[in-house]
Amino acid sequence: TNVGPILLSVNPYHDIGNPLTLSSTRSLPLAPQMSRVVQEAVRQQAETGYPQAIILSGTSGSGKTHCSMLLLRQLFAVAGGGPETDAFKHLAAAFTVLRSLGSAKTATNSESSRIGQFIEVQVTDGALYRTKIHCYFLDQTRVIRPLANEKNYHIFYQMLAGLSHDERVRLNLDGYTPTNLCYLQAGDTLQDEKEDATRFQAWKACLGILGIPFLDVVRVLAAVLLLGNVQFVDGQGLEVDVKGEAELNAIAGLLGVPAAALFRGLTTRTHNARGQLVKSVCDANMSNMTRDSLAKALYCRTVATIVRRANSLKRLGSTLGTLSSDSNESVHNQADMASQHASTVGGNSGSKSMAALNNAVRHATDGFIGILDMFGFEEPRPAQLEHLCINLCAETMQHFYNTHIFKSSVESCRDEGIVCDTEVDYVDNVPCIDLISSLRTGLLSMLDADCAVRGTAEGYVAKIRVQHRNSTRLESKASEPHDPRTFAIRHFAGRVEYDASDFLDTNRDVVPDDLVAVFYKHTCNFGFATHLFGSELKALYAVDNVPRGLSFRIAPTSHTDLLNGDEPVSTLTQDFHTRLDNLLRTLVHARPHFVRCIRSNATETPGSFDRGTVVRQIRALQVLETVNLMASGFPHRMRFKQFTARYRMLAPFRLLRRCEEKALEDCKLILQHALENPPELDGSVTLSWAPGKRHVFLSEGIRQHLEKLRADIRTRSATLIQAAWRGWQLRRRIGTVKRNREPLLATAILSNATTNGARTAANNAANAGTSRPRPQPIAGTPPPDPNEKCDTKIIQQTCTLFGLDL
Ligand SMILES: Nc1ncnc2c1ncn2[C@@H]1O[C@H](COP(=O)(O)OP(=O)(O)OP(=O)(O)O)[C@@H](O)[C@H]1O
Repeated sequence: TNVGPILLSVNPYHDIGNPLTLSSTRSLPLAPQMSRVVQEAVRQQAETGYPQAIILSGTSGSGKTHCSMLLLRQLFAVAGGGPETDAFKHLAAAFTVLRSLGSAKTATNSESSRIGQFIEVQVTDGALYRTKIHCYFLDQTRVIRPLANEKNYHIFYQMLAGLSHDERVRLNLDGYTPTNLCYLQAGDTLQDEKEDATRFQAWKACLGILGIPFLDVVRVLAAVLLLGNVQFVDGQGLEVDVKGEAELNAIAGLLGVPAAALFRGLTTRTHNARGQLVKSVCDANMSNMTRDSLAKALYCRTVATIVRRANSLKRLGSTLGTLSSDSNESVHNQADMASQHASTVGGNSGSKSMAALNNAVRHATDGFIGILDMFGFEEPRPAQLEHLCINLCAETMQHFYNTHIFKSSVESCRDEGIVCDTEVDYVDNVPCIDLISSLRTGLLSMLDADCAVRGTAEGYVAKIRVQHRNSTRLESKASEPHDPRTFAIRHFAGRVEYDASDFLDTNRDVVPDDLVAVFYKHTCNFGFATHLFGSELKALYAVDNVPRGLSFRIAPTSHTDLLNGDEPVSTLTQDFHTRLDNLLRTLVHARPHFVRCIRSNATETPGSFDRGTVVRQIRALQVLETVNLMASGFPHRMRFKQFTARYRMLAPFRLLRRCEEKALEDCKLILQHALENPPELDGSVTLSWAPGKRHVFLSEGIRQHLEKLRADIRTRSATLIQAAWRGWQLRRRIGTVKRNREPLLATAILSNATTNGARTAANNAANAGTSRPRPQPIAGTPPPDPNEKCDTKIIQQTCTLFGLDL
């Protein structure tokens, strides 16, 4: 249902456990409200050229991914030529591949997406031009330690069920099951082997569609699984002993590196002591941690590589060809860079290339329609650092909504002296965002500070308690029984208790250069593995001393960040925060369309509507506050000029002043005419409006009424224009034919044309009432070449054929 322009979507769990992909949504019905969201975004983008963002929010399991897939499918139907196009098939394959790699069973959702996604669809002249997936991968700890009642990433179970016997032997996985692989056995080991095997075959086929070598990816995944079974224990001498030597050898074989080099990489560390390089042997604990960071690095770098490949595949006829392959970068940044470059080129000689560049920039930034499916609020037990980031993301999205819907409305009414009977009373979550992410004293900054001085979990929790003793969001009292490593935060959607035991290690997020160096092409004969550490290896081997005591991030770092060969200074949370900021920067330039998702029960039961669960979410999402605002507040405002430009057809043309100084009077006139026959309204919905200093303020009721009147008049006018044009055209044709003295033919044409004309006009009249004609499927088609010459002969022939004036 809708609350004004905001869509509320309740997940009925009818499709539970569906391996949701773009292709699997083909047969699913689409609610008309959903398709309206897409049509509205496409329409606004076409009319204004302004970027549009469809923002899905709600707790984990509320159906955000489900909705985003349906919306994307609809977007393809409206602007991309439907599901039979290559672009759709390509994107569907990318989603299938990423779904297996990026979703896992959690306590609340058996298909929870652990990768946040922003799908950026470039639309040019009403047609889909290019799609780009931006992924936000956070949940790295799951690769090595899923929580007890949760699971590791789906792909591991699917792989174990779906590999053929030969493949298992080649990958050294023969005899392994979720119960004897350490990285899987920590979580729930139950699996539906048949279903997993089927999904694996689909996944394999989709990798092929994307042109990604299957064997390369499964070699890395098998190595990750086997890494868990390699245990380092303190030995007799200086060196650590290894339990699971067979696995270590198998991993070395899979990754194409010598086993001895891999062992050294995992168990030794180079330090830089004031310019002197010193080697030391790690203890068992540190070696095990290095092993875990290798597993995480291999996994998240494989995901990043697949996303890059999926994004960088050249679309048919694309004029820009392949844009940056870095999934972190938006085409807008690239366009910015291009325009900056353009502005520095200068000079006359550059004008031609400037024009070409500007043209390219125009097509790259013509406007996008983005679908944002970020992480939903979660309250697992115990919650870890990744969950804190996930919940920060949920808080940020909630803040974005509050700002757009409530805050801007309240502030602009105040600024322009508008008195509104309805008090907009909403809960601002800025204190919670500040608590977590403020620059110096936020929990994340304090964590970075503790990481730098190698602090402890207890010390960190004690410090944040002191620093934020007056915070209403951080619970100062420790939980019972008292644990000095836990703390609780009151989020907008509920209280979450965090266990800080692993916060510092997770946040450091590093692999030592001793280990990265093992994958250099001289020692590694597996190109894909070398590629996974490509930027780091390039930076490392730019200088002679290798290894030299550097640390690299587990997550891939862009080449430019490593150009100077220094180790990156950021941490997991800093990196996430920066990316979240960049995303917000993109979003604030776009026109948002909100979809608020709600789960109908907490147990994933089909068709069960649990009042308590729903009410809790309705309160958290401030749905009632939104309803109040929409029913009787002023949620919309338009500049006078903008208002008259949009609704001027509602007042008699001759009465309008049509000049800037009299714009307010024109607005009043239009509204006066629009309210001559007011619609019947339910309950507390009002048709109120108020003139401000620069804007006219509108209630949702009157906005809908104005839009309806406008659509009616435009439809009527379009029909009239079409009818007049066709009549005129036919009269001309008859005149030409008569002059050519072919009375018989003329009669035939007349009768034919009259019936055809009438039929077409009737069809158009019927269509005009529903929607504009659908743009042709030209996904990937380049914009027309301005230098292309038209064929005058064909034009002459066409004119003669249709009796048109040349
Ligand atoms: N409208 C719907 N009709 C039928 N089933 C649905 C619908 N929406 C969601 N589901 C099912 O509910 C489950 C949870 O949905 P989904 O994974 O989309 O939630 P989510 O909000 O994206 O969760 P998370 O934030 O954890 O990724 C899935 O199994 C999905 O197939």
